Amino acid sequence: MAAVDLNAEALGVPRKQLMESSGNAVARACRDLADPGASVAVVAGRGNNGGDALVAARFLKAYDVTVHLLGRPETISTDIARENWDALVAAEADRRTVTDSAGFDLGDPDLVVDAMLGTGVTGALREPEATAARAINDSSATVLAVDVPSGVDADTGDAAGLAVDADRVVTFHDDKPGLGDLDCEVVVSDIGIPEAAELFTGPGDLLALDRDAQSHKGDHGDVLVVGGGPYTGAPALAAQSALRAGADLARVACPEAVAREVQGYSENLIVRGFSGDRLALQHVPDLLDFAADRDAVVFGPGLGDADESLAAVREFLAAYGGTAVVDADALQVVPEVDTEATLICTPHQGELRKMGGETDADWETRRDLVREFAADLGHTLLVKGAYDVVSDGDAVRVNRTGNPGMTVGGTGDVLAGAAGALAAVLPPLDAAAVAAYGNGRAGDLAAEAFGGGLVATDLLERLPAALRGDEA
Ligand SMILES: NC(=O)C1=CN([C@@H]2O[C@H](COP(=O)(O)OP(=O)(O)OC[C@H]3O[C@@H](n4cnc5c(N)ncnc54)[C@H](O)[C@@H]3O)[C@@H](O)[C@H]2O)[C@@H](O)CC1
Ligand SMILES: [K+]
Repeated sequence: MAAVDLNAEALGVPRKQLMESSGNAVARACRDLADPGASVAVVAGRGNNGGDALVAARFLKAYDVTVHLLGRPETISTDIARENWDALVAAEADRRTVTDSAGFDLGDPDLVVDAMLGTGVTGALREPEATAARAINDSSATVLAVDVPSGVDADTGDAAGLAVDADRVVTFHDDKPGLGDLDCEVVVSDIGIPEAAELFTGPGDLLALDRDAQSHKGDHGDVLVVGGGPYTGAPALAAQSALRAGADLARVACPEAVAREVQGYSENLIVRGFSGDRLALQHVPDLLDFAADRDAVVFGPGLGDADESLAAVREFLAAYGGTAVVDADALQVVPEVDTEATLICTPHQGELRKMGGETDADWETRRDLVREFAADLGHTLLVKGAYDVVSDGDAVRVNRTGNPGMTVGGTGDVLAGAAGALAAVLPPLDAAAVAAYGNGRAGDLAAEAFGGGLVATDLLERLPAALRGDEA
């Protein structure tokens, strides 16, 4: 929900506007449950759950409303909730602030709006929320809970002890998994979050990358790039991109004939050569051994399309059970391989057709075609284009970052490497979506500096800022 929220904000629908819609929906539910003139006690906590109800109070002119704020106004935890409290103060609305549990008096209302805690609840109810919850449960009033009954975990439906016993819940945007098992009526209200906030990648998707402060070396991915032969820059770009996208270690397995050259691109890479000047069947057993200890493998950059190299990719994938990003010439073997591996395939439209997939000039048609083809393949697809389409055969995401300057060579290798790093820490669909978003943003940042003259290494430098969400 936080991710969708940020994406909505980036689409021009800020959180405060959503709160106004939530409050409006709460007021509608109140009108449904009580006749005009009825007494309504709005019990508001200090977070946005409370904020929703503070808005609702403004919409309930025909009722006798008393607002109980649990805590001092200075402790309201968000600006938008505080602004809505200030609006009630300015309007001289009937209100009380409850600074300790002894000061809480619910009175004898016809309807209670429980807006103490929503999705922000952690642990058992503290004071004065616990006292207020007991008073609400003891009263004979009808109880309307905002988003989720206070004390209940919206994801699991469980409560760590005491929780409000609601008659009805008005929740927002989408059903919450934990509400299904509750013994009360649940109404889902649309609050105007654009569908695009879930379809298009946006800054909210970057929240998935937040790191645990306690993390150790290796927690963020040990990535192996298998490629090189006819080209040496491609595997080096992909591996460096994996590091820039947050991987802890990036290794390259490439033919001995080009290993020195690949190492020469960066001292940050761990390069291992195999005999000869291109990948072949004889290398597969060693590669499988080496790959087994890695979190993700990126297959393809600079590999070329020699028959023996493609045969090796086929044999590798047939025996491999881990996570792999498949790019460039290696893509063509995917449809014919029976593998246990989790694959993220990153074709451009031409490579997609070569794999047997269909494409279309209209992105909405393309979205549906990509979803169907991903379902057929049983793998995640990231089909590159002005609008990148990502699907695991079920969900679909579309990425709109990037610019025409990125048609330069090497940007695909950067994307594949980033996808490899992200696949080490995120589910495949999210990894592909965030990689596409970050790569495109890095390209947009590079275009600011270099326009149509940008090159792939410019993206490498800007990938960390892009994945941090820095403004272009
Ligand atoms: N897209 C969204 O996510 C939207 C969310 N909205 C509302 O925002 C709510 C989430 O808001 P917040 O994230 O501010 O969180 P909440 O308002 O649910 O709770 C946060 C507050 O509760 C306190 N708290 C946490 N656990 C407690 C406990 N056990 N005992 C006592 N106090 C406790 C925290 O210190 C904090 O002040 C949703 O439930 C919903 O009602 C709406 O405004 C509309 C849009
Ligand atoms: K609530």
